Amino acid sequence: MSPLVRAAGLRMAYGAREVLRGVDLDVHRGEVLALLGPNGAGKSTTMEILEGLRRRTSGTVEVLGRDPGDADDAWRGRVGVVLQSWRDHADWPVDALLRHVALYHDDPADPAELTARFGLTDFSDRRVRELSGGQRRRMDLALAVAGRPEALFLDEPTVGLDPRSRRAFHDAVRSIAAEGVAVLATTHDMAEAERIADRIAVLVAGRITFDGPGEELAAEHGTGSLEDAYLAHLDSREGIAP
Ligand SMILES: Nc1ncnc2c1ncn2[C@@H]1O[C@H](COP(=O)(O)OP(=O)(O)OP(=O)(O)O)[C@@H](O)[C@H]1O
Repeated sequence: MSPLVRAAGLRMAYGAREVLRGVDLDVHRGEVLALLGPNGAGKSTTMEILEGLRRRTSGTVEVLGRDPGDADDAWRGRVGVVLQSWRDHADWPVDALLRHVALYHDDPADPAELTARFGLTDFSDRRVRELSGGQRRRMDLALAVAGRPEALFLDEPTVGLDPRSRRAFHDAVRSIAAEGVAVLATTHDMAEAERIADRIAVLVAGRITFDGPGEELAAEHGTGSLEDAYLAHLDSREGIAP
């Protein structure tokens, strides 16, 4: 089965600074891939290129069979995105915004179902700017899946969420994947990666230095915890030319 999300030899430079030096990754239908890497490794840059929000320097990128760089509105409707920060629609009530967004999709999810699924029922007439950070994140996810996407990109989606909301968010991501969606999520939270991801990919110095199940990374470094294994992996890569 061909992957729904694929990057091969992806390179990206901001001016003279080369950030991505040949990134290879793929995400299949129904799979959650967690993209890990230190601050500044290029995770958001990778995500933005896959989302069609940023142009790459070179390499192959395919999402749902299209190059995101020249994709159209129909393609956008099949891709869900939760950005790191997004501050639009501050004056819209949650429910009205979900119903409005549904109008732009051919086969939208039921806004009332989304409100219930993401624990927004109690806040549905509240304006977006009146939501707490965690409530806002849940609304972001509801908006991202409003069009029943086939690929979903989550950039550090649970920063600032309390433990219960975080758990609910993880369960929601798993259930979205179980419906056949390919999910790519960045995170610095190893417990989160363990909980949601089928596979992890580690981005260091512009390349993927590990790609496989978390247990494999742990086994490679003889450690029980993913966090210890991840840190040992990063240590083993230190000194590799950035
Ligand atoms: N618009 C830009 N112009 C120039 N350099 C940029 C730009 N955006 C990001 N960078 C640089 O590219 C590198 C990768 O940034 P990116 O945001 O992709 O990293 P990240 O892995 O998502 O980091 P974090 O974990 O801190 O969110 C960093 O060195 C950053 O300073």
